[in-house]
Amino acid sequence: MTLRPTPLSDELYDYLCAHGTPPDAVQQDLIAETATLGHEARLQISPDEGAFLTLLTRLIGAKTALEVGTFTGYSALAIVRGLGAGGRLTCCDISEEWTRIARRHWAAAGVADQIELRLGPALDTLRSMPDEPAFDLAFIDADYLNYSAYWEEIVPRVTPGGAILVDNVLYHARVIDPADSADTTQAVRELNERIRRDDRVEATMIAIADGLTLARKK
Ligand SMILES: C[S@@+](CC[C@H](N)C(=O)[O-])C[C@H]1O[C@@H](n2cnc3c(N)ncnc32)[C@H](O)[C@@H]1O
Repeated sequence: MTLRPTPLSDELYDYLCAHGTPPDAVQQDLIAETATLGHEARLQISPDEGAFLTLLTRLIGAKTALEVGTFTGYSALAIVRGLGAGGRLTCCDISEEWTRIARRHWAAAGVADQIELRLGPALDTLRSMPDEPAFDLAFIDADYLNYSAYWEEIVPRVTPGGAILVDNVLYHARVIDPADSADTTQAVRELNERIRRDDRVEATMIAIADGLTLARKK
């Protein structure tokens, strides 16, 4: 039988987190402030996923990146750290309130001048950008109903050899529940199928957090 991922108990997950690079002081402050938002705090990516984003960004030598879905700025901070000095990150979000928190923490981390925040519906922002490869890495983590539309706008804007990451592709296992016909579930399924058939990329789904697709543009 094919080897299955090792199931993660709470203890094993804590062990996993304890054996990677931990969040630094600014990231810890950001996690703490985001936690005060209550239920909404669950929107933030996990520290292990953040560390993965930083490492991947650095490993592929990305200098320019794009994020759709910024919230309070944790994933953006992870990506910009991987870009290093001189790297540029464009962030798309619709919420002035949540991104105000992001801006403060980016300033504390000394990376505010590397990040351009574009407020407004991300689809409009993406469509306003030149239709040419400008980003070495893109991360999609926003409203599910637009996932496929984001994908189609982003693929042409990523450089050959660049990476496209999509968060929550397992959607808390709802993607395999035949009784689940919610719009959002169907939207995630539709993007997963689209990526599977898309010969502009090679891709794999990684069992991190709620599932992360990693695609490399050919
Ligand atoms: C899951 S959160 C992103 C979490 C973030 N990546 C992090 O690590 O903290 C999703 C974000 O998408 C934003 N969003 C939702 N619909 C949007 C839209 N149509 N255009 C732009 N942003 C949108 C929300 O405001 C929210 O901040």
